[in-house]
Amino acid sequence: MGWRSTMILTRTQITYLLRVLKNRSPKGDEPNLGFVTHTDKSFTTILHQNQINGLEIDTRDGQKINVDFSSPSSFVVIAGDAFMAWSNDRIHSPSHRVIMKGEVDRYSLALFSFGNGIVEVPEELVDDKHPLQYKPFEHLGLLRFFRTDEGYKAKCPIKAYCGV
Ligand SMILES: O=C(O)CCC(=O)C(=O)O
Ligand SMILES: [Fe+2]
Repeated sequence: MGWRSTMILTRTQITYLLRVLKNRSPKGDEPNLGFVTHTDKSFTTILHQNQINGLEIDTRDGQKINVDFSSPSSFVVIAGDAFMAWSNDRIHSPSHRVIMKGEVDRYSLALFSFGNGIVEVPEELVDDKHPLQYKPFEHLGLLRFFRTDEGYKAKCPIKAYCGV
C-alpha cells in the first residue's frame, strides 16, 4: 500500500471505546456461550483477558482457531468490518465468539477503534482483479445501522450498509 493509503488513515480522527467484560463460569445447566458469534464493527480491536481461554475465531477458509492466551502479556488484534471495507476485502474481518469452559470467571478488555469521518477504499486498492466492493461510508453510521432491525439481521452488516 502506498503513502496515500496511509494518509487517508492518519487524516481520520479515531474514537476509541474500551469495553470491560465479565463472563461468569457457567453454573449447573447454564449455557456456556459467553459471547455470540459476531464480527466487530470497529476498524481494529485489541483484546486482552485474564488468561482464561474461550475465544474462538473463524478463519477465512472455515477453520476455527481456539486462541491460547498463555501469557499475562498476550493480546490479540482483530480486524473489524471497517478495516475489511477500507481494504476492499483484502483484509478479512473474522467471525468470533466466546465459549466458557472452566470454573474460573473470565474478564476481558476490548479496545475498539472507530474512524470519526467517512471511510473510503483508497484507489490503489481497486483494480481489475479487485473491483470496488464498498461505497464511501460513515463509520459511526455503521454502528447506528447495526442497531436497526435490518442491520442486526443482515448476514453481513457492512455489505448491507455500504456494499456496492
Ligand atoms: O471477550 C472476548 O475475548 C471477546 C469479546 C468480543 O469479541 C467483543 O467484545 O467484541
Ligand atoms: Fe468481538
